[in-house]
Amino acid sequence: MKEKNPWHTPVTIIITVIGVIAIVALVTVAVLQNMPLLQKYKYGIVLDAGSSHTSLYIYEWPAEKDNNTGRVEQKHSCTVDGPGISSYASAPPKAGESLRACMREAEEWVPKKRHHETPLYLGATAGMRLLDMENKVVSDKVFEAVKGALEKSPFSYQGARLLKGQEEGAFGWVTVNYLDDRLKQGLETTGALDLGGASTQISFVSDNYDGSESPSNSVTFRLYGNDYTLYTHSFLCYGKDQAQRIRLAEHTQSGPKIVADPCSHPGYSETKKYSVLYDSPCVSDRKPQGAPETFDHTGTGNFQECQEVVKKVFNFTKCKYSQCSFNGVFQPILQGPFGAFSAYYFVMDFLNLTDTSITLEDVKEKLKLYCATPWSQIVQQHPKTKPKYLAEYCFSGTYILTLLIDGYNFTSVSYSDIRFIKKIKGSDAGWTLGYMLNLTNMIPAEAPDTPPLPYAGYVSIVTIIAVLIFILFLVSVRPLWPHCSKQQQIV
Ligand SMILES: Nc1ccn([C@@H]2O[C@H](COP(=O)(O)OP(=O)(O)OP(=O)(O)O)[C@@H](O)[C@H]2O)c(=O)n1
Ligand SMILES: [Ca+2]
Repeated sequence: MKEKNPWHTPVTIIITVIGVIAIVALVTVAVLQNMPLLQKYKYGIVLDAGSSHTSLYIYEWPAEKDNNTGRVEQKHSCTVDGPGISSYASAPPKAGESLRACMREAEEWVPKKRHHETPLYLGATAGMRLLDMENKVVSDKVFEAVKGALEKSPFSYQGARLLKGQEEGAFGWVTVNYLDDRLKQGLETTGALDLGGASTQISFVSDNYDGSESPSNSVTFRLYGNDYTLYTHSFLCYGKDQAQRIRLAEHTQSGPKIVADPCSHPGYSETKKYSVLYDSPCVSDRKPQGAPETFDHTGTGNFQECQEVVKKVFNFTKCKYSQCSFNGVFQPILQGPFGAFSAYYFVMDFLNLTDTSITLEDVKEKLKLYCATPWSQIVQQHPKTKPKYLAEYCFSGTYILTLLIDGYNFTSVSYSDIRFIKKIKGSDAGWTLGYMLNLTNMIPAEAPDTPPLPYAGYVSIVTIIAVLIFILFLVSVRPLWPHCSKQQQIV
């Protein structure tokens, strides 16, 4: 007679079915209870009102991971048409109107149901700092105009304000190190070099700097359980547009009709107004008396001579500290690596010089050839580049090298510690992300408690334990199985 399979008895089948249902229920409850709500995102918007232009950045992060590093990402950016808000001094309402198109774009990029809870910030930098120095009443009017425009948006408007140079430098450093995941892991940090149109910032941590010498240059942070003493300085008027003005002011002290400029290409010639050149607090006190209305700005394209005139923009004579960069400003010993962004990147990228493994000698040689190239050839080779930018890359490249080497004391060796960067993991390098992380308290002072197990490990362990419990249960009820009781009867 065929022996009946002991597993096919009603009792074992019922026990097995209940056991399997119990395991599935247990694992499902455990998984669902702990599953991250992956689909939900939060958003934040920051407007960078720079001296030359305004950009809007939209950031996105998973809703339940506010405190985790490396999770906030740039979702979209929008460049505002027209100049920076400080250029609307004569018509402040237009500064507000200029933001409208990018604000509309933001409304489309951020899901509608998140609009009201999305914080919106505007930070203005050196252009507004200069306007504020020049005419506080007008700069207040420009701020009122942009505030009016932002308050009308559906987002949660959190204010429009002038950033201090220190904040601009420090938040740029936070951005770079957050995106590189260096803060949470407590790794050696990267210094930040930011070159704008009206100011330039240098920020880095140096083992030799404890903040006691020149305290106004130090910013302290406690991030993810690590203490940082950051050195930072912002040089107002040393952004590349204002530095260009200072340099041309040197050339035009006698009020000449023709300026032969070694930093412009041979064959370049443009008529410029004295009143426009001197319309900035960086140079206004030097305006030559009795100068004609205009001058002809012509080029000679001589890199060595350009270097000499650019050097005159910096003052290296006085230093009351143990060491200085320039203009009597304290700077500790450089400690790399460094990320150089904004105009550092635009210019070096245009000149094909972002590779810092090229020796400084070769960089200078390439720049020498570039500056000597006739203007007509430059225009022909770059039909799509704005002539205003194009006319200045010889000066800008020379200025960048002089600022780094003579200004900040980079050497032919430490030059290779610099990386010219635009984006890190898809997010633009700049102060805006660090500013938002700070204002939304997204970087905790102490390291967040991390679960002892990764999520996949947790699920596996719950499943294995549930299966083991079930097997133990089956073994413990074995005497009740029909074939077992039969065997006992036979014996
Ligand atoms: N493709 C580009 C884009 C910009 N620029 C130059 O880069 C500078 C602007 O740099 P940016 O970092 O955008 O300056 P802002 O933020 O506007 O100025 P600041 O930070 O000083 O307020 C300007 O001189 C502009 O002419 C350039 O040479 N090439
Ligand atoms: Ca800037």
